[in-house]
Amino acid sequence: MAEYWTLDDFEIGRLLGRGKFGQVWLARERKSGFVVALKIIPIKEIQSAETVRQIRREIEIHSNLKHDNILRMYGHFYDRDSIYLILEYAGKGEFFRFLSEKGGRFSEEEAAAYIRQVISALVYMREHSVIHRDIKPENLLLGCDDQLKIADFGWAVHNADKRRMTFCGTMEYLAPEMVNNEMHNGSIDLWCLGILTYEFLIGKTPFESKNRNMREAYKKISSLKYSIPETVGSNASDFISRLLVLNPGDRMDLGDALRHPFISRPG
Ligand SMILES: CS(=O)(=O)NCc1cccc(-c2cn3c(Cl)cnc3c(Nc3ccc(N4CCOCC4)cc3)n2)c1
Repeated sequence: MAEYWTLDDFEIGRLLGRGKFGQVWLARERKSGFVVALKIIPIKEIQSAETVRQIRREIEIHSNLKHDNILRMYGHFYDRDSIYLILEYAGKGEFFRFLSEKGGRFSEEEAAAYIRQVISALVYMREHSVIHRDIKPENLLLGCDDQLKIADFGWAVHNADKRRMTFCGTMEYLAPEMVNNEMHNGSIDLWCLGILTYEFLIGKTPFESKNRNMREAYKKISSLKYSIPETVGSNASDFISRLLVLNPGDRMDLGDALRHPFISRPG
């Protein structure tokens, strides 16, 4: 591996898409022919020091994670115009597009298979004391062999101790401890796992609010006001209800989630 990469080391292909910062391009490393996704973040797009800190933290955390269900970050470099993140190319693109092509929800078998992959990634992240805090379909990609890949560690932090952070994550995925701006820890990803499972099975989030009204969403989350349709199997609804628990300490932990009948005996 070259010590320092430059843009000349890569042949740039088609635009894959644009993120909240910059664009993602298909690229090939010239010497090895290795295909990657190159996320190019123009420096001029980075206004605040907070954004710089967030990108620095994303690089520091994401570069050290090596797991099949976590999109690899092979390296990064920058020049006077942009920051470049050298990422694993996910052959089937954005997960939420795949979800919408399926009519917005999966069968219980399929949902369980994908949630099992998310749990496997979360177990690995917990072993590296990393919390993602923004697990949602928009931050998932799909590999060419249908492997789910958690991407976008822009909101990830080290679960050093209890954390108090400003608003982060996505409204419908916000955990109660975040809504009440309390301290939070790794259990926040358990809450998001519950929301994700609900969305995979039902095709919408449990605390959806009309016209994205924050106050309404906060009220629903804090009072745990949601319902699971009768059409959802008992194992699946039991799984969700053990994760969507107000008190972080009372949520089903990852070990129990892997052993839960919904995951271990899908359908
Ligand atoms: C927040 S964000 O930046 O992540 N969202 C913007 C966005 C929007 C769209 C794509 C992609 C994207 C990102 N990728 C990364 Cl990172 C690695 N591989 C891909 C990656 N791979 C990819 C693979 C295949 C396809 N095709 C498949 C054939 O049909 C057309 C789309 C698209 C993207 N795509 C990203």
